[in-house]
Amino acid sequence: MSQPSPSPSPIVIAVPKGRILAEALPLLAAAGVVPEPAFGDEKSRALRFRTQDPGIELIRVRAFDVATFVAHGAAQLGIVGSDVLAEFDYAELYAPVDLDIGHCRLSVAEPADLAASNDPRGWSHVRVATKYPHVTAGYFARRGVQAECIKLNGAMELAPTLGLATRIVDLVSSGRTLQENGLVEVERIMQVSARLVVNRAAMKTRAHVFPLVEAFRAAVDRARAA
Ligand SMILES: Nc1ncnc2c1ncn2[C@@H]1O[C@H](COP(=O)(O)OP(=O)(O)OP(=O)(O)O)[C@@H](O)[C@H]1O
Ligand SMILES: O=P(O)(O)OC[C@H]1O[C@H](OP(=O)(O)OP(=O)(O)O)[C@H](O)[C@@H]1O
Repeated sequence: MSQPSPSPSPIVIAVPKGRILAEALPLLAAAGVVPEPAFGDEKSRALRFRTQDPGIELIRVRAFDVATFVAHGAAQLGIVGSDVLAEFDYAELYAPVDLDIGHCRLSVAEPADLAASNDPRGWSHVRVATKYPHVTAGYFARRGVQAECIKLNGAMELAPTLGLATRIVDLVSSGRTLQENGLVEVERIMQVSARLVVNRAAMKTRAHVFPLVEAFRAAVDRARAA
């Protein structure tokens, strides 16, 4: 007698904790992915969550790690900022949908007094504190400027006043963080928004991945039209 075939392992969607999570929750719901309540509770220490669909699970990871989980196939889909995609440039990731959330920009900033007396066109070498050394080095190299990058994981704004670096490359949204730390934005490197990312192999081999991508695409279109 033949055994019933085992049910396939659930599709795993990686979602960043932190500021994108709040904007991602309504989008997930609109795409038909309704997580158990603990998922939206930042105080919960759980990392893996069920949804109303036994075939879909969510994991909550650091923003930079979303790309790593999906690129290695540990998660099949993920939500991640285009800043992170630009920094890692994983060939295994396909980013089919701009989710129109997590809008900000990646910019070069420096102390206000330096900006008043210094012209960026005269730069030949810069020392920059950033969480994005790859994007930063590439941006400056394209205009013939050598960038010495000091990798930090947060609080970049402290670097110029403490002499760690002359400038920073960081995300800017309202500009409040720069302003409160005596810095001004001098150049914009890229506009950023969150993207749906998919593991390329999973897109071909897992039947439920494509319908999920289409559900997210439709949810974004409805949100834009509203
Ligand atoms: N000020 C902002 N406005 C809008 N989106 C932002 C802003 N800052 C960051 N983001 C987006 O949210 C993502 C996560 O940023 P966030 O600052 O929450 O990460 P983090 O807290 O530094 O991450 P980690 O979990 O590694 O500490 C970024 O990759 C970017 O795409
Ligand atoms: O222009 P603003 O609206 O002030 O936003 C910019 C800030 O937002 C991000 O940090 P976040 O607050 O996410 O925390 P982090 O410092 O832990 O990365 C970024 O790194 C800036 O510090």
